[in-house]
Amino acid sequence: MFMSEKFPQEAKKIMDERFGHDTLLSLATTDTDREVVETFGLNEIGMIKSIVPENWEQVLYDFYSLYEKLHYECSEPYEGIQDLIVALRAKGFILALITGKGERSCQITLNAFGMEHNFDEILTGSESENVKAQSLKLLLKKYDLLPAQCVYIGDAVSDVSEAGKAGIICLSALWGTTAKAEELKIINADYIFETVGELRDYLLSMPERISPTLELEKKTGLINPPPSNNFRLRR
Ligand SMILES: O=C(O)COP(=O)(O)O
Repeated sequence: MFMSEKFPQEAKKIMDERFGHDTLLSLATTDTDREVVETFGLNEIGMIKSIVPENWEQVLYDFYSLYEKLHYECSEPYEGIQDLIVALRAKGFILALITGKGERSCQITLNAFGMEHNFDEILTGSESENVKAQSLKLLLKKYDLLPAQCVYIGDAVSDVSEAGKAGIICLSALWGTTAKAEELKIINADYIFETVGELRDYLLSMPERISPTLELEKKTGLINPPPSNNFRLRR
């Protein structure tokens, strides 16, 4: 939702040099956008295991090194996202990053953009299944919140169903390069956002009742949310 990603051509070249013809052939038969998208929801360990089952440890090792090295050419935050995060924090929202990414790739990306301190919570993905609904439920419990006090923002069709399992509204971001806009417009018609600006207007005009920190303050008299370091949940 918050960054664009392209598979870097340079990475393909390095994989070829590193693995030789056989591995490249196996990648060539599976490395399509469709197949990669079908593995979304799993972290990079699960994705790589499903695409290159026989050689996944080596591929994972190289993936991390390439991901870090070539990060500058494959991702950047969408325009307006970092400003929006600052504005939401200023308004007192608790911000949680719930991603299908694994802990390590998530950290590489956040560090690359200087965003490692932007979130109160960071919950990463599992290699075997989509655990976003479980992550949302954990947060509801931890912060003693009702689903109606939260929103989830995602660009995938599965984000709508995962948020739904936790009883939480999913705001669908259509600007992502992999967003299936037509499908999202059908299954989540009331919560479609074509641009970061539209999402910003919606979030910043949300009534107080859906602003979790303000609710917490009212209930408990807390001025600040609980310190994030003690609460960081990781799988
Ligand atoms: O971009 C990814 O690698 C994972 O996508 P997500 O953060 O929406 O789960």
